[in-house]
This record gives sequence, structure tokens and C-alpha cells, in this order.
Amino acid sequence: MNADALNGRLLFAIPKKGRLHEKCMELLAGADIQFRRHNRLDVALAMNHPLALVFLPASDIPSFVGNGNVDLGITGHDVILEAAIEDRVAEVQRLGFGRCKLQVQAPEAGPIKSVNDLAGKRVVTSFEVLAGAYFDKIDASMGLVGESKTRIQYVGGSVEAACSLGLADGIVDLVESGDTMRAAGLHAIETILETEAVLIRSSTPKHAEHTALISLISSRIAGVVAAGKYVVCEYNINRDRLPEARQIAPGRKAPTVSPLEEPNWVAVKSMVIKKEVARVMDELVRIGAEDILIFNLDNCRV
Ligand SMILES: Nc1ncnc2c1ncn2[C@@H]1O[C@H](COP(=O)(O)OP(=O)(O)OP(=O)(O)O)[C@@H](O)[C@H]1O
Ligand SMILES: O=P(O)(O)OC[C@H]1O[C@H](OP(=O)(O)OP(=O)(O)O)[C@H](O)[C@@H]1O
Repeated sequence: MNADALNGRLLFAIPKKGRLHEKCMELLAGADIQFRRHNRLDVALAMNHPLALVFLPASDIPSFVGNGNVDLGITGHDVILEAAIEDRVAEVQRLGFGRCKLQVQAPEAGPIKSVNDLAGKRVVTSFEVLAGAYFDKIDASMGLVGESKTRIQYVGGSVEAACSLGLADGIVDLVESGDTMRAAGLHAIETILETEAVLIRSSTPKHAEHTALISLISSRIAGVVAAGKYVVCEYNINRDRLPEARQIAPGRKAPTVSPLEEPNWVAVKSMVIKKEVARVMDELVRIGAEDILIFNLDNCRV
């Protein structure tokens, strides 16, 4: 693609593959950013905004955004900390996917039961900055210096195999369900960090003219994220029980209450956090609510 084609466009970096890619594609569709990505091209021009998507490895996105080569980006919070570039990127919003933990893990069957047991030994990881900083503190607290300090070795992937291959006494890696570590015979001994995908922009943007488009895109993305987080709960209830119903499902500002063609009965509508909906319905039933209906949201602005 000709570099002139990008002139004046907001550049938005998206993970080109891996765990975050599909969810990012869903976000772009929900935010109505339309584009056609040609085979093997890592830059795609949006058809309905002065914007271009740049598909990059998740781990390169913090430095591209921090150095102002692109204006906006999505990557993991862990990746930003690992790039040690937090001062040059501003977190616009958390995105509610790509949630996992960076953990210290060691063989289930072995003698290592705590991080202190692992201090001074061999640790393999793809997160050498975060693991290094973490074990520096542990080493210092145990008085380990020079040759006796924990040895951190970088590998690019399949970190979980390092212990059984005899390369490491423990590892530092991402864990979501725990299936990978269990299958490798490892168990968690400490959590260093909890992470999720984040939308970031440069703290020192080179193109001030993009400010309005950045807030439009951020607001659309926030709407898609909120639509995944909330459902609409609608039910009928006797007006006398409204104060209790409001306590159970207060909504974001207040519930919408409409009269029913039944004396002293009302229909109530409120937004409820998806993860809490079963408990909310149980409690509404307990106070006499009837005909409780739950609606998923396609999109919203809240
Ligand atoms: N199991 C997981 N569950 C949820 N999120 C994860 C998981 N593993 C990784 N992530 C998130 O996705 C980010 C990218 O991880 P992923 O393994 O896809 O990257 P990658 O190693 O760069 O991908 P690839 O090797 O395919 O290029 C991580 O930094 C983390 O924020
Ligand atoms: O706890 P779990 O749900 O099993 O997920 C954890 C696994 O996911 C990530 O790797 P990924 O599968 O993305 O592949 P990678 O090793 O190539 O990065 C991570 O590095 C773990 O290996």
C-alpha cells in the first residue's frame, strides 16, 4: 500500500493473531468500523472513517502507540507493563476480555511450594521484565545477591514445558482456566498480576486533529463493551413492593416504571449486570415479581 494512502488517517493497532484477535474483530464490527483486509496485508483502510487499521503482534503494540507511530491500540495490560512503557501510553478503557493472570507456577509433585522456595533457582518465562522485577524483590528480601540470585531465562512460547524439559525449577506465565498448567503437572504458587485487554492511546499524540475521532471511536467501543456486560431485566410487580425491587435491581440511574392495566401493578425495566442476573431474578421472585424477562443488548451508550 502506498504510504500516501495513510495520510491524515487515524492509525489504530489491532493484534494480528492470538488470543485477542477475534474479540477485537467483534469490537470493530460493533463500533461499525468497516474495512476490507486484503490477503497478507497488515494495513486496512476503513471505508466509513478517516482511519486505518494496522495489524501487529500484540507485544509490539505498546511501543508503536507509545512512540506515536500509531494513535490508538488494543493489547493486554500485561503486555504494556512488560514493555515498560506505561508512562508513554494512556489507558482509555478496559475492555472486559483477555482476562487472565500472570502467575508463578512450579511442578505439583516437586518440593517448591512458595516463591521463597523458588528464589535463587531457575525461572523460565516470556515475561522477563515483569518476572525479573518480581524476583528482584524476592531476592532482596531474602538477601540473595550476585550469582545466588534467581536466574530468569526468556523463551518465546510453550513456557509450561520448561520444567518437564529440565530447563527450569519454576515458570512465570499467563493462566486463564488453568488447563494448560494442570496438563503440564504445574500448580500456582503466586499471582503477580491480573490482566485484561485495554484500549490505549499515546500520552503525547503527534496528531491533535484526531482527538474528535478518538473520542468517537472510544465512545462506540465503550457502548459495545457495556452491551456485553449488562442485560435488561423487565418484570411486573405490585406497586407496594417497588421500594424493595429498587433495592434489588436499582438500574444505572433508576428503574423505568410504567403503569399496567391492572390496579396497583406496574411494569419495571432496569439494566442489570449480566453476571448477577440469576441472583437478581431469585430475589425478585421472592418479593412477588412476575413475568420476569431478560433481554440481551446488541449495543448501547450508557
Ligand atoms: N489464556 C488466555 N486467556 C485470556 N487472555 C489471554 C490468554 N493468554 C493470553 N492472553 C492475553 O492475550 C495477550 C496475547 O496473548 P497471545 O498468547 O495471544 O499472544 P502472542 O503470544 O503474541 O500470540 P501469538 O504467539 O499467537 O502471536 C496476552 O498478553 C494476554 O493479555
Ligand atoms: O489457563 P489456560 O486457559 O489453559 O490458558 C493459558 C495458556 O494460554 C496462553 O497461551 P496460548 O494458548 O495463547 O498460546 P501460546 O503458548 O502460544 O502463547 C498462555 O501462555 C498459557 O499457555
